[in-house]
Amino acid sequence: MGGREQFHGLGSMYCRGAAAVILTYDVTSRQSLRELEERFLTLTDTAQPDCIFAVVGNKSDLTDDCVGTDETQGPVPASPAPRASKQVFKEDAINLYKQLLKYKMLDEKDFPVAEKMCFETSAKTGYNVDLLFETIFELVIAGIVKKPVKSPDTVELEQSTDSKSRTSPCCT
Ligand SMILES: Nc1nc2c(ncn2[C@@H]2O[C@H](COP(=O)(O)OP(=O)(O)OP(=O)(O)O)[C@@H](O)[C@H]2O)c(=O)[nH]1
Repeated sequence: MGGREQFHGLGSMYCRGAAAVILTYDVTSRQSLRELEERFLTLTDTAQPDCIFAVVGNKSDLTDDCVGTDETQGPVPASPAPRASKQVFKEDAINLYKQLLKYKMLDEKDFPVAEKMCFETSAKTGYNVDLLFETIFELVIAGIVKKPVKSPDTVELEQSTDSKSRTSPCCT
């Protein structure tokens, strides 16, 4: 989700009808996580009710502990970029994810566990980027497969009764 000042007004548009939302902060900036909490939770109001959420800490290549293994890509080399201290930890992201589900009044047990949906990535080195998108795609596709297919010929009886009652005052 875009964090820049000039895009603030467009926030709810990003999420309208979304099947998945990726909330991104910068692991070297506590403020970036705070902004997600303060401004972005409400923007998810326009997403689909069964929307999948991921909380992503980007720029992990800038921190001292970024050298590790990527589940899909193997060892990740250290970046030559200057080191920065890590200001946001995985537990902070997990708390934000839980807070988001609470805000949306969603039951944690109907959604993937927070640990699965919080990632640390580097757009620069590609660290965990594939894993993030593969995880989201799998969950979104599984959700689509689970949804009952509605035939276009189906007439919803409840809906037609409702629309009849709505039109009746003009037919007296
Ligand atoms: N080292 C590093 N730099 C990154 C990474 N992702 C983005 N950047 C750099 O961060 C700056 C901002 O990136 P943008 O893509 O404009 O993202 P933004 O949402 O505007 O991010 P911020 O300005 O950091 O709030 C650019 O200079 C990018 O090159 C990353 O994973 N690692």
